[in-house]
Formats: sequence, structure tokens, C-alpha cells
Amino acid sequence: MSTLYSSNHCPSSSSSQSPGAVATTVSPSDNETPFKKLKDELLSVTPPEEFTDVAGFDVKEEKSTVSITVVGASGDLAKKKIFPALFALYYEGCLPEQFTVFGYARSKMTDAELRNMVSRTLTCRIDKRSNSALSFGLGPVFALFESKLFGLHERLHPFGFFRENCGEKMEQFLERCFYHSGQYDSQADFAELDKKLKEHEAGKVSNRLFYLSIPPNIFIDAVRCASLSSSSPNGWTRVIVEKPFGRDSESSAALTRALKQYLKEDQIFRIDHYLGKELVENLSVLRFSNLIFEPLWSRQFIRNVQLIFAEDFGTEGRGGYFDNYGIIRDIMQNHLLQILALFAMETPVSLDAEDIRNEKVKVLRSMRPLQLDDVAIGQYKSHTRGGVTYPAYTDDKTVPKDSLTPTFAAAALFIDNARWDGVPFLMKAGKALHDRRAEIRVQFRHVPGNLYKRNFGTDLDQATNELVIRVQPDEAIYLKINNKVPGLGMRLDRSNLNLLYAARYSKEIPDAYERLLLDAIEGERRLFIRSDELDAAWSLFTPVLKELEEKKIVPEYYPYGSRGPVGAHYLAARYKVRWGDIAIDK
Ligand SMILES: NC(=O)C1=CN([C@@H]2O[C@H](COP(=O)(O)OP(=O)(O)OC[C@H]3O[C@@H](n4cnc5c(N)ncnc54)[C@H](OP(=O)(O)O)[C@@H]3O)[C@@H](O)[C@H]2O)C=CC1
Ligand SMILES: O=C1O[C@H](COP(=O)(O)O)[C@@H](O)[C@H](O)[C@H]1O
Repeated sequence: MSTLYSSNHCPSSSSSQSPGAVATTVSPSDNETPFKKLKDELLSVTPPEEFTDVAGFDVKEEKSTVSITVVGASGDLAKKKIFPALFALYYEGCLPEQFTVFGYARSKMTDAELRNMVSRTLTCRIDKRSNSALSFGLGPVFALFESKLFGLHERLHPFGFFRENCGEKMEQFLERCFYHSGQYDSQADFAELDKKLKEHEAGKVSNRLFYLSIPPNIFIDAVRCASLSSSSPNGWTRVIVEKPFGRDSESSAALTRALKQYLKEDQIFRIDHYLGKELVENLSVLRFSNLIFEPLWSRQFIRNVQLIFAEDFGTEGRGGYFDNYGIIRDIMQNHLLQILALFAMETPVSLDAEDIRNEKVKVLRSMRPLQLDDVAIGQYKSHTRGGVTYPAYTDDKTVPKDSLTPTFAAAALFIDNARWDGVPFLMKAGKALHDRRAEIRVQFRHVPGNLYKRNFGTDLDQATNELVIRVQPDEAIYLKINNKVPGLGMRLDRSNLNLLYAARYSKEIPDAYERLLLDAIEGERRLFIRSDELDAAWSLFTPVLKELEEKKIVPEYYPYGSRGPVGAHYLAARYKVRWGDIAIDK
């Protein structure tokens, strides 16, 4: 599949641009006259023949169906993310014409009860996304202008303004949702599901997507039963597998082997939802489509790279799962490492999934396994602030009182290749910290022979450029630069060249699960993890995880809501690094 960055089925998708298209957008301040002319011109155009083929579904697809079965439909992730994402895709016109959603779990539920459960998770937030340009009064004009630039299939976009209201869309979506109760290890129960799927498919080519939204200990049973009893007889069958993909190299390899007994690698979609986040998607665009960044992207100009994840809440409700994994497996080995691989990879041959994944795996295989000395771990303890007492990690009833599981970790990683030799890639991830953020910070080297050295004092680090890619919240890309304070003197200041997404774009950013579900339906694998990537990722972390556990290393305790353990600063200081997220001008 070579349609990267383009979605055949998603008329209003902002990702529906072809790789070669010019992404010129129209800002509210642009001159109105050309738009008016353009609007008149486009409104007078009768959609050409290919309109229905490109924007809607081609003739072949009229005869095919897509069934999406959410296995574990009664669970937290299904309610929080999967059903809302499916609704958002439906609302945006991204799902195929003939689709059905099935919930599958052990809980007893009727179709009506499932619909009731799902309806409580849906919101019309999505309405804002599609129609927000209207608030400028120039909405239709922008939509038309964008549509002209983006290509034929975007011509549906203007008609978005005549869409049914969100409530009606919800009803229509819910009518497509059904439920089947069954055990995860019962082929007979999946065979019953198969019968129901066939009724809906009505003899058409049936494509089937299974989303395993269940605890990992039942992945294999569910895959075995689904593949043996309810694979598509005549279309594709794909399975989205949620993390964790094992807890070390051995268990991950065993999981892969077991999955491959029933599925081919190209049927397995291992999801890492961070790869579906807008600013992670944008990382390659930033690097490879801007001349000013790529030449600087190496040890020659970059002093260190920081990958930071922080949550301002604890493991509330997920302690049972978390205690078996810890923050290194939960966040670092997957989300942060995937971002690192995308950040550091060489230019891929093309934007095809395999070319990108080949480059990512090369980076991972060039990395040094993490050393115990290069890790600092912490665990949050109870803290009272403003009369409110926040719990310790071990106050969770599902967590053993003497648990040493880290809820915070900092690590220094190195890529032993020509581009990155000696550059520390520092990771930091923690729960129950003082704020919620995910960001990439790139700290550049000092300016050699800087003429303005004396204006900065002795701390040259404070004066170096820093590029920050804020993945969440308040998505932004900003570059810290030095400039002269206006006036007759020569005083220097630090300022940000700032692309704040909320200010630049009126469209709401889609949730990562929307993008990933759509990609899985379209067979686009670029944002899913290949098994060799997974092996390489586990090789980096397995030895240190074993050592931490065998040596029963005690984590440094940090108060709930704090900035985390000081051990993270000592680790960074060893590599002459200061964490960018705690700087005054962060
Ligand atoms: N929740 C989240 O925020 C995230 C979750 N994930 C991953 O997604 C998957 C699903 O997570 P989540 O929804 O939180 O999981 P849940 O614990 O909510 O489990 C989902 C469903 O699986 C069934 N189930 C639960 N425990 C068992 C068991 N021991 N044996 C058999 N069935 C069981 C239950 O359905 P029933 O009893 O009706 O059969 C439950 O509703 C997991 O792999 C998780 O690691 C990944 C990222 C974030
Ligand atoms: O995978 C996981 O991610 C969430 C954080 O995801 P986000 O999209 O809300 O940033 C984290 O809370 C959870 O522990 C982890 O399993």
C-alpha cells in the first residue's frame, strides 16, 4: 500500500492529502476577494464522475463490507477510546458505506444495552471539529479553498456544512452496533459470532477487523478462537493487538510465535497509540520537508534529545495491571522508544510502511542496551496539599504494600551510529507528577565563538537553541531563539518562534485511536509495530528490567504531585544535561 498520508475513505480527513500535495492552508486574515471568487466558481461546479469513486466508495466496495469486532467491549479502553473513535470516523464519513460494529465480551448484554453503554461514551465534540471554521464566518470559503488545493476527493468537504446534526449521526451509528456475548477461549462462541457477522454481510465480500481490547493473558485464546471460527471466508481478516506485547524479550517472542500460529505478520496490527498522535505524525514532516532542520539533525549540532512523559494522576484503577509492568514497560519501552526511533531514523527510501519501519528498526538495533547506571527510578508516596491527601502508589488495594514497581523512571540511551554517536537521548516518564505533558526537546550545541557570549554570562547552556515538540497537551512546536531587546542598548532575550496548533488551526485534532483504526481498516501499517521492531525494543530494556527486579532496587520515593525524584537530575547532570521541562523559560 503506497497511499501514505492519504485516506481513501475519509472525505474531510485532514490527513487525506497526498504525499506530494502542497499543504497550503488559508488563515483567517487572508484577503477575502479571491476566496469569494473561488467559492462562486466551485459552487457552480457539478461534481465529476470520479467524485463518487474517490470520495465515497468504488464499485467493488459496494459489494464488500467491513465488520469491526471489539473483543472486550465491556472494558475501560473500549468505552473510553475505541467506540468514541469509531463514532468519530463514522461522523467524518471515514468508515466504509457498509460497516458493522460488534461488541464481544463475556458480560451478558443485549444489543440495546450495548448501544446504551456506547451512547454514554459518545459526545458531539466532533461537531466542533467539522464546523469550527464556521466561527470565522469564512468557514465555507476556507473549506472550498482547501478542497481545491487538496484534490478531488476533498470536494465533499464543502457539503460538510449540510451534514445531519450530530444527534442523528449518533443514532445512525448506534443502529450499526451489535453485541455478542461469549468466552474468549471458546471456538463455539466465536462460531456463533461468525453466524451473526455473516447475516450482516449478506453474501458480500467480508472484511473483518478484530480489536483485542482485553488483558494480555487472554490474547492468544482470543486470537486462536477468532481466527479458527470467525475469520473472513473471502476478504481480509486483521487483528489489532493492544499493548503490552509481553513483559520482556522471552515473553514477547513467545507471544509473537503464538500469534503467528494463527495469523500472518501482515494480519497483526500491534498498536502503539502514541504513533497516532498528531505531533508524532508530524515529526517526519518537520524533519524531511523543511530544509532548515534536517542538516542540523545529528551529533554535529544536537547536544542532547529529551523525551518526556508526565501524568498528573496516579495509577488509579489500573494498579493491578501496572504493578506487573511498571513505568519502563508501560511508557518507555514502547511510546517513548517509538518516538525516539522516528526522531533518529535515517531518511527512508519512501513513505511506504516497510521503508519507514526498516529505518526505525535500524536505529533500534544500533542502540546500546540500557545500563543500570543509566537509570533512575522512583515511586510516588502520599502527599497532603491544601487539605487534600493524595494516595501513595501502594495505597491502591490491588498493589502489594511492599511493591518496588517504579512509577517514575529516567534513563540515558545512546545510538551507536555515525549520526548520533555520543549524543545522550534522555527519557523521563512518571505518574502522579505535578503536570501532564508529553514532549520532545532537542537541545542544540553552543554557538562556536559566540560574539554575544558576554551578554549571556557564564551559563551558555541557557543561551542555546532548543526545539520543543509538545505532543500534548496544547500541541505546539516552538524554537527557543536569542534576540535583541528593542532599544538603544544591547540586551539579549530568549523568545519562542511558536507554532501553537490551537492558534493556527481551528480544526480539533483527531484522537490517536481514530487515525490508527482508520489505518487498520485501510491496511496501512506504517503506524503499527513490526515484530522485528518489537524484538529490538525489548533487547534494549530486558537486561536492565531483570537487574532491577533481581537486585530488588528500591525506588526513590517522591510526593504525589511533585516534579519527581532528584535522581533524574543527577542522571542528567552526569551527561551535562539539564531537563528542559523544569527551566524557567520552558
Ligand atoms: N485502559 C487503558 O487506558 C489502556 C488499556 N490498554 C490495553 O488495552 C487492553 C484492554 O484494557 P482495558 O479495557 O483497560 O481492560 P479491562 O480490564 O477493562 O478488560 C477488558 C474486558 O476484558 C474482560 N476481562 C477483564 N479481565 C479479564 C480476565 N481476567 N479474564 C477474562 N476476561 C477479562 C472484561 O470483559 P468481560 O468480563 O465482559 O468479558 C473486561 O471488560 C489491555 O491489553 C490493556 O493493557 C492500553 C492502553 C491504555
Ligand atoms: O499506554 C498508556 O498510555 C496512557 C497515556 O496515554 P495518553 O494518550 O493519555 O497520554 C497511560 O496513562 C497508560 O498508563 C499507558 O498504559
